Amino acid sequence: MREIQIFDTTLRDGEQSPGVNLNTNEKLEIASQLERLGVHVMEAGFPAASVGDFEAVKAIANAVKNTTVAALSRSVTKDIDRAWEAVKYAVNPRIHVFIATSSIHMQHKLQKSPEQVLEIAKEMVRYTKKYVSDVQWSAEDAGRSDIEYLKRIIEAVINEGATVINVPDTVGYLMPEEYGELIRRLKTEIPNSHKARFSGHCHNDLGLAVANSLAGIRNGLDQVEGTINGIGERAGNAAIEEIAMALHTRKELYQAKTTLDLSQISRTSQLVSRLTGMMVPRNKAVVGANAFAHESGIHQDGMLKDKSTYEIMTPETIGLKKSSLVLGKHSGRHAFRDKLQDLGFVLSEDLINKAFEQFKELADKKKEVTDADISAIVEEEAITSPQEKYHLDYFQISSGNSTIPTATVRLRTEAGVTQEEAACGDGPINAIYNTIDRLSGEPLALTDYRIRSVSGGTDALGEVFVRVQQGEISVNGRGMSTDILEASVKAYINALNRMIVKKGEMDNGNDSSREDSSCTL
Ligand SMILES: CC(=O)SCCNC(=O)CCNC(=O)[C@H](O)C(C)(C)COP(=O)(O)OP(=O)(O)OC[C@H]1O[C@@H](n2cnc3c(N)ncnc32)[C@H](O)[C@@H]1OP(=O)(O)O
Ligand SMILES: CC(C)C(=O)C(=O)O
Repeated sequence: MREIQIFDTTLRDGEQSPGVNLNTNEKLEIASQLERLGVHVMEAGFPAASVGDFEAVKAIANAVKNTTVAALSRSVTKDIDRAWEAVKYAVNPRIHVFIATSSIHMQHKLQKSPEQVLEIAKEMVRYTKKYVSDVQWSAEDAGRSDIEYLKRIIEAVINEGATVINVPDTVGYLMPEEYGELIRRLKTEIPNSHKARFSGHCHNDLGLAVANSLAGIRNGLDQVEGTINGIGERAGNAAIEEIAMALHTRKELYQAKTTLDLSQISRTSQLVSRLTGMMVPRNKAVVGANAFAHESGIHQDGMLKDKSTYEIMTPETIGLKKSSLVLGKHSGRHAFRDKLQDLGFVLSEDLINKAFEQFKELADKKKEVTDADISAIVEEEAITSPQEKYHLDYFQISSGNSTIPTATVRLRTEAGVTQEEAACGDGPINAIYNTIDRLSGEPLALTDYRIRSVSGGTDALGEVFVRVQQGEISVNGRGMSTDILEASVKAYINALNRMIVKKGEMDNGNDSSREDSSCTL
C-alpha cells in the first residue's frame, strides 16, 4: 500500500483564518499534539510575517523531535533568510517557497511577466538550496494556471533541486475530476517529475477541498496538505482528519495509507478548536459532536442489532473511547496519572501537580470529571504563562430583572498588589467587564463573545471565548469554569493580558500584525 505523507498547515494556513491569533505557547501545544498525531510535516508559520511568527517557528523547530518542520517564504531572499534563521533549529528542516503562476496573479498581483516569474522561481530555489536540502516549491493558484506554463516552471525548479512540488488550488476553483487530471498530467508529462514528490493543497471555497485532495491522491500525489478541522483562509483548507479517515475507510479504493495515529484525531480536533476559538459544527464529518450520534428509531434499532448498519467507521478509531476509569473527587494522584497516560499526555512533574490541583478543584464542583474536562485542564495549564500581569482574586455580582447589574472585582498583579473596583452595566457580564476596564485603565471593546460547554450535564465545565479590540489591535481570550460568569471573567482577563503583551511588542517595533490575519475590504 502506498504511503501518503500528511503535511499539516494548521499553524500557518490554519492561523490565516479570520479571527484566529495563536501565541507561541498555544502553537507549541498544537505542535506537540500534531507530533503525537503523527503528521509527516508541520508548517509552523511564515517567519517573515512578524517577530511573533518568527519566534513561534523557532520555538517549534527547537521543540519538535521527529516531524519535519517547514517554514513558508515568498520568493524573495530576505524572506528566505528569515525562514532559515527560524527553522534551522529543527532536526528535519524544510523551507517552503512559493510564487503565483496564474495569469491573473502574475499580471495583477505580482505585476511580472511569466518569463520573469520563471526566472525568479529558479533563482529562489537555487538560493534556498544553499541553506537546506529539503526545499518545497509551490505554484500559487496552480488551479487556474496555464498547464503548459506550469509544466515548464515545475520542470525548471526540479532541475534547481526542489524536492517537493506543491500544486495548490489556492481559491478552491477546480472540480475533483479536473484536479485529479491536473495531477495526472503534471506527473506524466513533466520529464523529470520522478525526481520530486508531488503534493496537493486544496481550498474549500466550493466545499470540495477533501474531494479534490482524494482525487489528487488517486492520480499520484505523494503528499497532501491540510489543516485540523479544515480551518484556514476564507472557507478553509482540506480537513486532514477527513482525508485520513476516507483513506482508512476506503482502503480497497485508494490502496494508500497515512502515518497518522488515528486514535489521536478527536483530541487534536478538540485542542485546535479550543485554542483557535473556531468551533466545530455538530454535523462536521468525523469530528462533529453528531458524527457518531443516532437519533431516529429505525437507525437506533439498526445500531442495536448491528453497528455496521449505520456506522462506516467507529468512534473508537478516532479516539472517542468510553472511559473505564471514572474520575471524581475521591480519585487520587495515581488514577489521575494513569488517566493522563491513557489520554497520551507526557507531562513534567510540575505540570502534573498543577493539573491535579485544578482537577481536584473541579471534582469538588462536578460529579464526574470526563476525559474532555481533563484534556481541557491540562492543555490550559500547559499554556498559562506565570508572567501574566493580572490574575483574578475575587469577583462578586449582583443581578436580577429588577436591579441594576453591579459587579465588584479584585485583581492581583504579578507583583502581588491587589486592586478592587466596582461598576454597573447593562447585564452581569457587561458590569464585570466595565469593572475590569476601570481597574486596568485599559478599556477594551468587546467584539465577540461565545460560550460552549466542554462536556455534557448541568455541572459541565463552561468555556468562554472573547475577542476584544483597542485601537487597531485585536486579541482573543479564553476562560474556563463550571460557573459561566467566572469563565467570562477569566476570558476577559486573559484577553487583557494578551493585549498588554501585544502592545508591548508593537511599542518595541517587534510585530507588524496589528490585526489578526483577517482583513475587511
Ligand atoms: C496563498 C497564501 O496563503 S500565501 C501566504 C499568505 N500569508 C501571508 O500573507 C502572511 C502574512 N503577511 C504579511 O505579514 C505581509 O504580507 C508580508 C510581511 C509577507 C509582506 O508585507 P509587505 O512587504 O508590507 O507587502 P504586502 O503584503 O502589502 O504586499 C505583498 C508584496 O509581496 C509580493 N508577493 C506576493 N507573493 C509573493 C511571492 N510569492 N514572492 C514574491 N513576492 C510576492 C506582492 O506582489 C507584493 O509586492 P509589492 O509590494 O511589490 O506590490
Ligand atoms: C502558499 C500556498 C501553498 C498556499 O497557501 C495556497 O496557494 O493556498
